Amino acid sequence: MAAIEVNGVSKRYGSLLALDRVDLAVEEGEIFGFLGPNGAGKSTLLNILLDFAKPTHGSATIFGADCQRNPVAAREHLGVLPEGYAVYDRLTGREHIEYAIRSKNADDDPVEILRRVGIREDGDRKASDYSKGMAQRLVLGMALVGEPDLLLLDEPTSGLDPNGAAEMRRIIEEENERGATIFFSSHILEQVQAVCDRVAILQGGELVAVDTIQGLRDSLGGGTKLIITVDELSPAILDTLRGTEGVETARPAEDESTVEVTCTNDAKMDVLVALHGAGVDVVNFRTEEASLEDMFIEYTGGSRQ
Ligand SMILES: Nc1ncnc2c1ncn2[C@@H]1O[C@H](COP(=O)(O)OP(=O)(O)OP(=O)(O)O)[C@@H](O)[C@H]1O
Repeated sequence: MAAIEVNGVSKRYGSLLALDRVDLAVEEGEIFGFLGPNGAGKSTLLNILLDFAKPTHGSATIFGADCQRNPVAAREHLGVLPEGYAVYDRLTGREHIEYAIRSKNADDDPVEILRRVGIREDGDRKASDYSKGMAQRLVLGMALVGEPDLLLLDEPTSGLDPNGAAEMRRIIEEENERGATIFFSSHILEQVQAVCDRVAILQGGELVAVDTIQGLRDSLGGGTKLIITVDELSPAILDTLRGTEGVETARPAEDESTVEVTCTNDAKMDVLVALHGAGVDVVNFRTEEASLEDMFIEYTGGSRQ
């Protein structure tokens, strides 16, 4: 049975179509990344799965339970780190975890959960005194209680320091190893690339890609990235590159005279020939596999994350 099944879901807010006939199946045991530029509709879909919002058309299920008609059954499978989480000012971190254990009828050890999310030493402090990252770790700890079948995480690393982000990745992998399915939205594409089995890219409410990272690369004709340093980079050279067959994107790197070109595997030589034809001296060049970030830019037409 699919962990998440979304069937023809549209969501309209007045004249704005936030989701447009989205179909998506996340299989049990997957680590699935849900990506898209700001305003693409990611939180809207997560809110529908949590029954915080109703679809205008279509339906969604979690392990077969309809998210709108049977939200209690759908929620039984879930651990959630929502976007706008809040902590109770008067409770300590430990009391939050104990509350989650009671309400899920679970038997976890609260200290062990606090340890896993890296706030064991702060467990007896009031959550109102926590930093943003500590509060986020606490809410993640509450999501882990009761070994949920599916973790829904909205931007799980957004408030975390680099150590916290690495710990988050470890927790996602540990949870997946014990059998949990993980569905998370993120703008930190390096982490998504490192941990996800498959990703979906949403843009303007429509799904534009659903695949493994290698599958995305293959659909882009091999997805190669050329990093080329020239004697002098100008807008005209970028235009020449963008007009070369097989080139998908050409954008200046941080260093002023370097350009990063994503293209199909067999267009590499054509790129160098086009530069030569335009009278450009190539000082240096190397190739890399296109990263998820490169492909994201390509699929979303250069939209900001
Ligand atoms: N309650 C609402 N009422 C009206 N419009 C809304 C509401 N919630 C979301 N929207 C609109 O729906 C669109 C999708 O928003 P959503 O929050 O789902 O995007 P997102 O992909 O999660 O973006 P981000 O990456 O910035 O968090 C946006 O245009 C947003 O303004």
